[in-house]
Amino acid sequence: MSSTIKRILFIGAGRMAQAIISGLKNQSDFQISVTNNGNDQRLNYVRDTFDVEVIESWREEIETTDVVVLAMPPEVHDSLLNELAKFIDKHLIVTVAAGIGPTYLEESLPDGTPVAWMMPNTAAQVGQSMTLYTCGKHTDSSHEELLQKMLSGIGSYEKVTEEQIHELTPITGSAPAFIYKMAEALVNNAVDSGISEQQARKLVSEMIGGAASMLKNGESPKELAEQVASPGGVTAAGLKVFDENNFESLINNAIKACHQRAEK
Ligand SMILES: NC(=O)C1=CN([C@@H]2O[C@H](COP(=O)(O)OP(=O)(O)OC[C@H]3O[C@@H](n4cnc5c(N)ncnc54)[C@H](OP(=O)(O)O)[C@@H]3O)[C@@H](O)[C@H]2O)C=CC1
Ligand SMILES: O=C(O)[C@@H]1CCC=N1
Repeated sequence: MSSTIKRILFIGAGRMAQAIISGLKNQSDFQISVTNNGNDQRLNYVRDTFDVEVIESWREEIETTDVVVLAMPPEVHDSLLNELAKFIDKHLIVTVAAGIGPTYLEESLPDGTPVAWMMPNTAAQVGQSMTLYTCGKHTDSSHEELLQKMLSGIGSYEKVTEEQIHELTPITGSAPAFIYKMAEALVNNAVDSGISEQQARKLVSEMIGGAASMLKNGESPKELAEQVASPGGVTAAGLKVFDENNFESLINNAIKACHQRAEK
């Protein structure tokens, strides 16, 4: 991979594509084009919001593209890859889809095609995705550097194995939704106390941000929870309800359900 400005073609223009494009759009290293499955309204929204080029079909730009990012549902990869395979010539093919690792991509694309799998989350939109990635058999250091440059534009990243991305997709990809569910319940409770929705969201988001900073500081979640729960105090009473209702097994079951869905 030689020239400095790389052309990235997104196939898929939905929530994840938009979150990534939003994180990348200020980077002058990339020229972004986007296509989708025919939803013109969505494509126009993407063009107007992110100031990127949109095209009706990926075929229009495949020859001049360096990187193809597949940001579409796992189920449609098979047919798209079959079609894409006919046009592949040194492109780096990256998918963000749950359950679609390099092994799957390599089986569907011409031998020697460089492929990678990234598992971001929607915080890419604000440059704070925790993204996992792994590379296929035919990537070299220039592919990986390019991938890392993209990933640093949307937050932090960690290289793990293909098997680990399968295992960890619920933790970094899906669990933001678990946190938002908890936030929703806390906001609703806060509003019930008479403050405005806006105040409630500020309280909850600052509280979650503070808790995240404490976690980043190095102490374990267990230690941090113990610091909050004064002996015999109000938090301990709340945590007892968590224990009585098997909070940890609820989370384990949710993660298991994510895995079962990804395997389908
Ligand atoms: N949402 C998230 O938090 C995360 C999602 N992912 C992965 O990202 C991928 C997309 O998810 P998400 O953005 O949430 O989904 P969305 O439903 O928001 O977007 C899906 C996009 O894929 C397009 N699409 C569907 N079929 C085709 C096709 N045959 N050819 C071209 N484009 C197609 C749709 O086109 P159209 O606009 O025309 O409808 C749409 O733009 C999934 O594989 C998911 O596993 C990974 C990590 C996190
Ligand atoms: O819900 C999904 O399928 C995607 C994958 C991880 C997060 N969102």
